[in-house]
Amino acid sequence: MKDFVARWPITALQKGAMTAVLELGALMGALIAGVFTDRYSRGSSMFVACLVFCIGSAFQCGATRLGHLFLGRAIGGVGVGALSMLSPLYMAEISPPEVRGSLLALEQFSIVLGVVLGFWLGFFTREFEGTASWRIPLGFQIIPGIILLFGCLILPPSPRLLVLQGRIGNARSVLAKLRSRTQSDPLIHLELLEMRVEAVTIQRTFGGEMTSSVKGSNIYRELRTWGTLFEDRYRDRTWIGILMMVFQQWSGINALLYYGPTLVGSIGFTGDTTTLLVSGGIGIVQFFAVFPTISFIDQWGRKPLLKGGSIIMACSHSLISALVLMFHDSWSQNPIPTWMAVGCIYVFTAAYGLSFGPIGWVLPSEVFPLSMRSRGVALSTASNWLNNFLIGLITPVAFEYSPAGTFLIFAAACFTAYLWASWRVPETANVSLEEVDSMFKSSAGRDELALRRQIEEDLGLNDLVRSLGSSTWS
Ligand SMILES: O[C@H]1[C@H](O)[C@@H](O)[C@H](O)[C@@H](O)[C@H]1O
Repeated sequence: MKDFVARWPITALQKGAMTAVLELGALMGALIAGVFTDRYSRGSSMFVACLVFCIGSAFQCGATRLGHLFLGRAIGGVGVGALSMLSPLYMAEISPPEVRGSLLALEQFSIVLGVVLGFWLGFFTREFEGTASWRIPLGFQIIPGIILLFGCLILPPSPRLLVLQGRIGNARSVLAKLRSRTQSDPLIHLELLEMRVEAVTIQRTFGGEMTSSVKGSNIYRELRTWGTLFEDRYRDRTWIGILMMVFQQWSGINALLYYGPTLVGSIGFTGDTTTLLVSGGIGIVQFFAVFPTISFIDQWGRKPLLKGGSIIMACSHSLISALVLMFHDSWSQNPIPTWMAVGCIYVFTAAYGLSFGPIGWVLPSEVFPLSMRSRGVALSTASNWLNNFLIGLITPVAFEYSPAGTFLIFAAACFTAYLWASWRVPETANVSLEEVDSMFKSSAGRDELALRRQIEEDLGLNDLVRSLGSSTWS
């Protein structure tokens, strides 16, 4: 990328700002999508987000001034942020409970595939002559953007959103298609009734206030809706969404991805190619680690993965920190500790890639009830981007001050994540989104629970469950 450096000799501050505009744009994108997606469909929201992303990418690829790059990254960031909130939300709403974890973990698969492709494309084009060395990697991102743009046109709508909008007939036919069953199938009837119970509970509890966002609302009502996330009945889940992403980011994964070359440089590796290869390996390890999670998350459950992952991550960081303390000025004479440190980085990455990486995208989409799901997921995604931004800002400074201390901070964060996963996270594997809702019933929600039971009775859910039960046994 000699051309890039010669054309735009940017300062460290400008470099930081270039990273930050994307993350802050993404933060905005996630929150904006949280407001609009209930009002329109999930598919059209994704279509618009994709369009914004493609415009941003075109600005970056065709940049003739530094300003174009900044603008392109800010616009592209808004699209990325919106998509990173809309995709897991949509997938959670269309998936059957038995495979929901696997389907949601595909989000992580796509992210790390992008990380790996982006890294290696940049690596191989970096010696190209002229602007091709940076225009090719920047332009390449438009390809998946365009594929998704057209894909959005054929996405089936979310049956849960249709129910919330009162379009029961449409919801039934979409659900039947998604499950490859007929509309008269009793299982379709059952799933649809559960969704209707949820929607009617929302309407009776909030008197149309919540669902008004579907039809149009003013700023005051919008703010009240966001505020509801912090009321007694939803506070626990809101914190799960926010903290899930706090811990994902403070595990230190992006410190390794962004500053990998500096980090491995500090443990004795020299030469551009070596440091780049080691840090490129981090993406590859993350990529392969997601496969076991995709295959087994619904069998193993979310909690054991989070607990096991966080303990391994905490141990790896602690060991690196100790090695850095002991050998920081004698790496070259001590090849074994040097390789141990590299091994720890990879062990950390594998543990992260099995646990907090994918589950960060799974859990927040599962814990919120229909009325709060879009705002809840938006808030958790915004927490991801905000903490991502903070890590980018703090790591180089902390690292310059004390490399061992930096790893110790990440170790402490991972250990706290272990305690959190053990005591505060519910197991959501293999239960329907509506059942997850009832796991969170606090004393404040007791009246709501009674109301829900009444609605289940009124809509005939209990009769249907009884008749399905007796036909199974007879
Ligand atoms: O789950 C993803 C993934 O692990 C990425 O590699 C990381 O850059 C993101 O910040 C994170 O949210």
